[in-house]
Amino acid sequence: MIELNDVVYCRLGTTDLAGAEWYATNILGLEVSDRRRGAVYFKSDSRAHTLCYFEGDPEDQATAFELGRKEDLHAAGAALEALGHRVHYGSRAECEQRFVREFIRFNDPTGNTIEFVVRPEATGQRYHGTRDAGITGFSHVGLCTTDAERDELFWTTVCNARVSDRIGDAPLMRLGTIHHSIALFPFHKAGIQHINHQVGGTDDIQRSFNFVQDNQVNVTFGPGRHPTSSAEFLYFTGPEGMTFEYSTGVREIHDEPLWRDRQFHFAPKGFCHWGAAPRIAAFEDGSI
Ligand SMILES: CC(C)c1ccc(C(=O)O)c(O)c1O
Ligand SMILES: [Fe+2]
Repeated sequence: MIELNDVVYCRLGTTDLAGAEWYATNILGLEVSDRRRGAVYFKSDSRAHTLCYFEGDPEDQATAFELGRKEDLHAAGAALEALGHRVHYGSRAECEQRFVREFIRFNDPTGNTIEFVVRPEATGQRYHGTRDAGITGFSHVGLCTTDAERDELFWTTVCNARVSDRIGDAPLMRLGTIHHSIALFPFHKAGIQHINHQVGGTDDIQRSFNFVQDNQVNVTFGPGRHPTSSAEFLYFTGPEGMTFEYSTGVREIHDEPLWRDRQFHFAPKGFCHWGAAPRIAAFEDGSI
């Protein structure tokens, strides 16, 4: 069993690095932590970075998860290879690009690029956003899945993810006590479906709802409240069509052995307690 501690960063290719930086700082509210050849790194909490935009193909996206020790990483690589995954072992330069000691890269069963890393760099410095979005940290990622049952099996049997709830067949899976670090979202191809940052409270959600609209940013869902995690949320569109989510008040699961995953409708009422209707591509293009 591959023991994942947490989701640690996303890497997104972009054809407009300057535009992506402008958006990440002025709209999303992240802080630039570093700039290196063809890449800009962003902080959202005390970690060295939780998002990287790099010059490249917007379809080139990766999500990283932290493992405990390098021995665990090597065992994970061997286990994935034994299951037929092609595993790339990161070079020193690639590790430096990611602020990690070691990492491996492979594709999950849908084809999402996944990195398993050890010792991602932390900083002693708190996060200080360019605008006051109220961000408290990077929290979870939505990954597209072409077969939710198959991919749930991968994350819960090859890795240590546990299903907190399901919307239709799509599981919300936790790695620690936070309700979910990985949300699978049915779609016809691989990709990051959304990137979530937690914010401090309702005021931040409502303030950002007005702020993003005033700045001609497309709101795709919300404000609303997820029946699953109980979090209040707002989804909006970023560079190259990426969906970003702010949420606040996400449920924590501390009664681990007692928690039973619950089943919700794959319909607007399963996604929002308040009746907001999603305007998210995956709902609209008939792919689900
Ligand atoms: C995958 C979607 C839209 C989703 C559903 C539920 C929650 C939650 O319970 O917090 C999310 O964060 C989601 O992104
Ligand atoms: Fe989410």
